[in-house]
Amino acid sequence: MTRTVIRGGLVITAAEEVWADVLIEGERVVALAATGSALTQSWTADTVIDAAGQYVIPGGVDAHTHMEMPFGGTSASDTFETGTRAAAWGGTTTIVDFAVQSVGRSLREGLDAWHAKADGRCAIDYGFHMILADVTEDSLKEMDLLVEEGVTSFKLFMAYPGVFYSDDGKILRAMQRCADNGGLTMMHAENGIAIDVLVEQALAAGHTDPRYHGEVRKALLEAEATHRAIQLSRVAGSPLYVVHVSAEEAVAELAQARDKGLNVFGETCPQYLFLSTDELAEPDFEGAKYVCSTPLRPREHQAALWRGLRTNDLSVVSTDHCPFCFTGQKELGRGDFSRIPNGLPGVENRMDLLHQAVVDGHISRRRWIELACATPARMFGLYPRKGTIAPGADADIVIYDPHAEQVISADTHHMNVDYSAYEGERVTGKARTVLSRGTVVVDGERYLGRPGHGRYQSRTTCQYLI
Ligand SMILES: NC(=O)NCCC(=O)O
Ligand SMILES: [Zn+2]
Ligand SMILES: [Zn+2]
Repeated sequence: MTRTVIRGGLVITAAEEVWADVLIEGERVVALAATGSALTQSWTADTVIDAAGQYVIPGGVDAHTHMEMPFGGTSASDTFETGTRAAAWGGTTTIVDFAVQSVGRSLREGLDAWHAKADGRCAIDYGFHMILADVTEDSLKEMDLLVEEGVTSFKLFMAYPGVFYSDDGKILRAMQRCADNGGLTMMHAENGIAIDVLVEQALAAGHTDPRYHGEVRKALLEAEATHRAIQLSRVAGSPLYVVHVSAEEAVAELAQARDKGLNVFGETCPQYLFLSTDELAEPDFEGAKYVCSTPLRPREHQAALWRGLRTNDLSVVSTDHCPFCFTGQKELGRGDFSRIPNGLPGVENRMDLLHQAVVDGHISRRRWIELACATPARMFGLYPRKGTIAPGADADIVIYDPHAEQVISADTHHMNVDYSAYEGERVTGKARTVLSRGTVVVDGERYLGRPGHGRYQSRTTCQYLI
C-alpha cells in the first residue's frame, strides 16, 4: 500500500489546530503526530509532501450542487466531469448533488438518471440528495428505500409553481415520512405562489430587467415560507434543513426555532455573503449573471448572515452551484427576467471565499472548516469518513497556502461557464495540493485527477441532530 506523509503543516479541523504530520496509507489517514516528534521521524513513505508554512485541512464538502441539471429551458453548464474537476481545483473533495424526480415519474428513475450522468465521470467523491417534484403515495413509499440505500435527504420546494412546487399538504406528508425513516427534509423556502403574482404584476408594468427578480422575491416571502416550513416540520416531528438562506428575516425565524431547541438547521451560500442587489442591478442585462433563488439581497442583510454563521443559526455554507453561461443561457431572459435561468457558479470558489472571511475576521479558522467540511459531512451522513483529518478518515486533504494572493476570474477558473460571479475579487489563500482518497489530484498549477476517480458515497442519516 502506498504511504504518504504530509510534513510540517498546521492541521486544522473543526475541533483543533495542531502542528502535526499526517501519515496516509492507501486511501486513508492512519496517524497524526506532532511535527518533529520521534514517532513521525520514524515514518517511512513513498511520497513526502512538504507543508511547512501551510495549512493542512480536510477537503471541502459542498452539500449543494446542481451539475447538468435541466432548469429554465436549458441545462446547468457544468457536467459532473467539468464541475467536479473545478471543485477539486478549489479544494473541495466531495459534493452532494441533487438528483431530480420528474413529475409523473418515480424517484428511482430520477436517481438512475443521475447515476448515469455522474458514474465514471467525477474527479472527486459524490453523493446524491433527491428532489421531490411529485409527492404521491408511490414516491412517499420510495423514500424509505432511498434512505436504506444511502440517499438520506430530500429537497422540497415551496417555490417554482408548476415545476418543483409542493403544496403544504404534500410537504407535510413528505416530512411525516422523514420522521419515520430518518430522512432529512431540505426546504427551498420561498412563497412561490405569492411571488408568481408579483412577477405577473411586474411584467405587466414593463419591469423586465434582472433587478426585478430581486424585487419580487421579497425577503418577507422567504421569511414567511421559512416560518411555515418550521411549523410543518414541528407538526410532522421531523428535522428540517433550510437551503440557501439569504434574508435577515429568515435567519430570525431559524434563530427562534433553534432557541426552542428544535432540529432546524440553516445553510447559506457565498453569493449571499459577498454579493448583493447591487450586482443584480448592473446595466445592459449584466445583472442576469446574478439571478438565483433565493435572490441576492440588499447588502444590509449580510451582517445577519455572518452573525448566523457565528452563532450556528446558520450551520453550513454550500455553493448551490448551478451555472448557466451568460451567452445563450442567461440571455434566454432578455426582456423577461422571469425567464432567466436561476443559478450561480461557485463550486470552485467556496473554500477561498470562506478563507477570505477568516482573513476579514468574520469567522475563525476552525469555524471555516466546520462550516465548509465537518458540519456538511455530519449533516448528510458522511462523517467521519469525510469532513475531518483523523485516523480512519478518507485522505481527502488540502494543503492550503494561506498567504497566496489570487484574483478570481473567468479567465483562470475551471468551471464550464463564461463568467465569474466574483470577477476581479481579490482573495488571500489558495489550495496548493489536493488529495482525494490519498491520490494527489491537484498539485500547484498541475491537474493530476481523472474522470472516474470520484466514488459514489452512500450516506447514513443525519448525524447532527440535537
Ligand atoms: N438556486 C438557484 O437559483 N438555482 C438552483 C435551484 C435551486 O436550488 O433552487
Ligand atoms: Zn432551491
Ligand atoms: Zn439549489
